[in-house]
Amino acid sequence: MLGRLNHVAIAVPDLAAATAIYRDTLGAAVSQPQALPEHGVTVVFVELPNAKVELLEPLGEASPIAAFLEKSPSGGIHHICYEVNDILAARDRLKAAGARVVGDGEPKIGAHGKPVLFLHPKDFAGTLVELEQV
Ligand SMILES: CC[C@H](C(=O)O)C(=O)SCCNC(=O)CCNC(=O)[C@H](O)C(C)(C)COP(=O)(O)OP(=O)(O)OC[C@H]1O[C@@H](n2cnc3c(N)ncnc32)[C@H](O)[C@@H]1OP(=O)(O)O
Ligand SMILES: [Co+2]
Repeated sequence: MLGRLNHVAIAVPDLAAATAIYRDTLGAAVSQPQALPEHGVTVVFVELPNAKVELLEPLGEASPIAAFLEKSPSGGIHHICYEVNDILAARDRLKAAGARVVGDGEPKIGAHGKPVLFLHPKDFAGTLVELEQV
């Protein structure tokens, strides 16, 4: 069911500062910030040869990463995103196995313009998992 690793996401309190670390200290190629109000985050992608790092800063009053940053104020790894070919088939298979799909269970359009779903961290070894259809 799982395809390639698409991205590892890091929640940060200061997106500009985190972007500077990846761009200036680590010498990586970084995208422009992209505000995603429907997801409650602003994102910057760090481009690596084999995958991406997604830097996430809270956006708006009800950001889904706000509670995470309250517990880890200096930031930390927030989720991991795997590619799938058929997100509805993956969702139905996982739900049948007892896994919890976050929200209403319907895919949303993610930062790459493709359907995404999130799986509850308590069902995946303590790690929030994002699936992206490619
Ligand atoms: C889609 C755009 C973009 C893209 O890639 O295209 C993105 O990636 S947007 C990313 C931001 N969006 C989301 O994260 C949406 C999905 N997440 C959620 O809906 C919530 O964060 C959820 C349901 C995972 C947790 O929300 P909840 O309100 O239940 O949080 P609690 O603080 O009550 O936590 C409950 C329990 O889970 C643990 N937890 C929470 N978040 C994480 C995490 N990221 N990794 C590991 N564990 C996590 C938390 O510590 C609590 O555990 P407990 O033992 O009870 O203390
Ligand atoms: Co993501």
